[in-house]
Amino acid sequence: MAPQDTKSTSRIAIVGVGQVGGAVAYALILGSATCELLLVDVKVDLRDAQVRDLSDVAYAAGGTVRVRAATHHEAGQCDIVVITAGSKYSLGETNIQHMHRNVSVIRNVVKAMTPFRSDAIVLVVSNPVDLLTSIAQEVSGLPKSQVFGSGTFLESVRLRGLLADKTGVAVNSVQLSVLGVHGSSQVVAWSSATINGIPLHKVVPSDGFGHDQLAAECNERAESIFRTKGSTPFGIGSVVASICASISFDRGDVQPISHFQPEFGCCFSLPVVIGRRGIMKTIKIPLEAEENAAIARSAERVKNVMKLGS
Ligand SMILES: NC(=O)c1ccc[n+]([C@@H]2O[C@H](COP(=O)([O-])OP(=O)(O)OC[C@H]3O[C@@H](n4cnc5c(N)ncnc54)[C@H](O)[C@@H]3O)[C@@H](O)[C@H]2O)c1
Repeated sequence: MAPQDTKSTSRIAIVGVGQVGGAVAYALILGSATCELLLVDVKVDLRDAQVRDLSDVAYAAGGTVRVRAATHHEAGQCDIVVITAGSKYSLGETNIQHMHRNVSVIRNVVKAMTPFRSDAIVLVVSNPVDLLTSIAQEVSGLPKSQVFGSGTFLESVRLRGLLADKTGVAVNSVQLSVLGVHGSSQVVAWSSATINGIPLHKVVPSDGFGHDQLAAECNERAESIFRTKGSTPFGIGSVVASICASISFDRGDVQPISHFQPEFGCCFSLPVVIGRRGIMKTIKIPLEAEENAAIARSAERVKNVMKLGS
């Protein structure tokens, strides 16, 4: 599909300006992907401190981006709304308790922004990202193509980087995606991996490295960052800024993003074309039967959790 509009999007809101929201703002300012950046947080002192700190970034970058504090309602009137509001694990809290807390945060955040501008794009980053994206679609009342999640884009970028290092090629010559439900059940689409269009197994001898070993190394990287810093702000910040640029400049980039899958009734990541109107279309990539089955199993789990929560 040809890009519709090459005009830059002018207003982006970030809701939840903790570690991840702050890093998203930083990457957006340096990438000049917006003219005005609106910051929203229930912690007003934190929000205002982020406005001052990030305004300095904007001045240093040439002063083309204006950063200001805003309400949830104002955020809903922007071109793009990035949701990074959430809560970290509390000591002694179970996964289920933490998930319920974040489900309640996303419901409140999205409700407070309604009614949205009819062409607003909502990008969910908070975890569990696929479940929260499905809920944001429901609560926002916007078309499903305008509400999506960062999904497995960061994991795909990380794995492409590791593979590039192992094979000695540039990272942008590697085509490889992590698909399905973000987290422990995500699926690496090894069968469709290529180096500049040449199937991976033809470039790298099968005894070169193990797929499982590389995927495990990738997970361990993420966990070691999380163990030490409590978050992975720079990686996700860059990925979110890149999605915003794809939307703002109507680029038609193809990346694995969490979006609605009609066949399953919930959101998870498959490659899509991203443009000014959001998700333009899903790109069907040929996968092996076992890869498809693993994606279907993980989607079933998201659907069951959604049923419990409704
Ligand atoms: N999808 C990914 O790949 C990915 C990667 C990293 C982090 N994350 C997720 O991003 C989220 C944020 O992580 P963080 O490390 O920045 O946490 P953080 O605690 O540093 O920041 C979260 C912020 O959200 C704010 N907030 C809470 N409720 C709000 C509301 N109703 N309205 C506005 N703001 C609200 C909090 O006050 C806080 O400042 C988490 O859910 C985390 O799991 C996702």
